[in-house]
Amino acid sequence: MRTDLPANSFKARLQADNPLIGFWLTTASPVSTEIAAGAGFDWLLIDMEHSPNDLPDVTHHLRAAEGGTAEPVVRVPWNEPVMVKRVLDMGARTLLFPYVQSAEEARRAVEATRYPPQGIRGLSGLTRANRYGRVPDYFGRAADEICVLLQVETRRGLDAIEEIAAIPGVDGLFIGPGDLSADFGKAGKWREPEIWSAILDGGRRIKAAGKAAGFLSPAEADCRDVIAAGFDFVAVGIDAGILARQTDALVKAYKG
Ligand SMILES: O=C(O)C(=O)C[C@H](O)[C@@H](O)CO
Repeated sequence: MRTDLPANSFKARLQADNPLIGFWLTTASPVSTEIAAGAGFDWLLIDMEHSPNDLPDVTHHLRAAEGGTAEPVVRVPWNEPVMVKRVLDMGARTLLFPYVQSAEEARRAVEATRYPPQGIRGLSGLTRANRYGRVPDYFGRAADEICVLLQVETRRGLDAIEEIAAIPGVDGLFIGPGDLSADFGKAGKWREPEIWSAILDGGRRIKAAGKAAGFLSPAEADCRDVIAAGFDFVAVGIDAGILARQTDALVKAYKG
């Protein structure tokens, strides 16, 4: 019988010297998750915001990632406490919240992950998270292993980095380049000088505020640049993108 509550080594290593290298999963396939889990990544992003994953799917992904090297990071569809509670009950410990723009929104995200009196997470003693009641004192220990990551992906969010980072319980801020570029009126063009310098400046300010800075890009040059700038957790590829580009290339190779 398993009664342990494994330490969240991703959270423990978030601000270590070496960046944590991640992989973004959007194909909603537990097979892809299982394959990526064996590759050696530090974290895997399981996406509920833009991918066809609902709660049962997330449970399959979490099971598929077990035994691998990577912490599953679940991006919830929105900063909304009911889904957060349900995802945590299924055993996710590291959550990424999209579109956070203010300290108040950051506070609400953290509160959704904490039991009263620190927060509003509803209590069930029989969930996958507490091994169906087998983890001693789960309610007292859960917060130690829960990691809260917030996406800042608008100019308003970037302006509020210091206030957002100051909220207790926030572990890291992730800059979403796609939405940020859209907010600048240049969707998808985050290497434009004005946007790219806002991203690098955002990372510097996140770290100066004592929190971990995260990023995602399918482009190696982007990832290498943010790693050189000191970002702490960087997703360096997306399963759907790899499948699409590689199948395009195969067809081109054989059919011209
Ligand atoms: O704004 C971004 O960039 C992100 O939030 C990441 C995207 O949502 C991701 O799905 C890659 O397209």
